[in-house]
Amino acid sequence: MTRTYDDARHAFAAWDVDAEAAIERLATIPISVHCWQGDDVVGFEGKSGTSGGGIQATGNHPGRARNPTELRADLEFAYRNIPGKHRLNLHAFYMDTEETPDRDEIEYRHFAPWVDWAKDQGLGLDFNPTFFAHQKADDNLTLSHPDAGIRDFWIEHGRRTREIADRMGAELGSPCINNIWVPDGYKDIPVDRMAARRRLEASLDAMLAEDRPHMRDAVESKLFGIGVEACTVGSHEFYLGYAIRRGTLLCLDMGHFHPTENIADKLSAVALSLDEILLHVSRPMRWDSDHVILQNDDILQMAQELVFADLLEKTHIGLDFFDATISRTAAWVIGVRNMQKALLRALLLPQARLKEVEARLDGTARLLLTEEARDLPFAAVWAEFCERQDVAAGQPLIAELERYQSSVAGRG
Ligand SMILES: C[C@H](O)[C@H](O)[C@@H](O)C(=O)CO
Ligand SMILES: [Mn+2]
Repeated sequence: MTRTYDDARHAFAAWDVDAEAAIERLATIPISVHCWQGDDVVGFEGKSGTSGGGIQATGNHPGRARNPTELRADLEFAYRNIPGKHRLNLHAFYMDTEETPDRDEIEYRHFAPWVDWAKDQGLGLDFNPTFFAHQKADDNLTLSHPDAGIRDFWIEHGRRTREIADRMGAELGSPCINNIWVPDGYKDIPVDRMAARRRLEASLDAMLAEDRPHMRDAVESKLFGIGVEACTVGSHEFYLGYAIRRGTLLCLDMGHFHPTENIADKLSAVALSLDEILLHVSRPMRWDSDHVILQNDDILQMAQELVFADLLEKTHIGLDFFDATISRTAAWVIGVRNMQKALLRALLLPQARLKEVEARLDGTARLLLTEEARDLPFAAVWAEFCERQDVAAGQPLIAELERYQSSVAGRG
């Protein structure tokens, strides 16, 4: 224990905050790291339709991972620089195989190398069906498509991802979250929203029919996307209702709401009706731009809600951003560490005192405590956490990130 940390520990203790307990708790919180930051959401199928589902990575920074081997090397580097034990969130179009199965033909064996690697690295795995970048998604309609043949194709894809996710969960001894996001929507104002939503509901029901004990289903809503400005079939209200009716997780992506909505505020509201929640922590700038997350107010408030509302046990924290204008490995490391820093800041707040003054409606004390607590020596506690987890911080971290980026910059 360094002298600086010891001083910090005492400074927090004077506020009735146990810095040791905060460090210990943080070490138990896994973050699901999204594979798609590593290759700009391109995937490894070697074929695709024109549809990006309205999601787009912009930029051409050198070093994009072009195959599973490069992506795993980049991830290993990133995990070495992120304190704690975490998870990998894999999309179905990141298969690792010489075969070329279509989306409705994928099987566990096409992903087995990822599971072997995850075992080796001590990581949990999460999974996602991929309902975009395919010619059968070029109408921006998949599970709600009016053509039953196209719906059946995507139902089969989703059904197979659940089977694969279940096997992943069983192999790794940790339930695999299989998150469903479909791009379905309309560019201009539709006249039969109800029919589209009924089709989406029926397709989801068909897809989720089998009992899969080692995985959990999550459904992710969205306000709008590029190309589907007028109506998104899987809106927030649609999926909130669906998740409650069918007992799935609800995925809240911070980029999928109106920019003035406070996503942190939604957590306690939906938690009253749901057993579990999935978060896609992101940073929308004017739209769902998926910038790398900062320690900004949105993220700090989200972390504070998770801690203060006692939601950490029922919330799975996943990240969802992709920036192709900067080092992709640095993006992962910075983003995950910022999520962890936000959680640590929340764990280091004088929670009991804050709740007590709010209960007696003392807004002045609440503001005063909140603002004064910002000046407590957080950095020393974070540095101690990194030291105990044997990962670099500060200047050595910056040097490591730069060194690795230089080593991958020559990729074609
Ligand atoms: C690649 C992801 O599945 C995707 O980002 C989805 O989660 C989303 O947020 C789409 O806007
Ligand atoms: Mn998302």
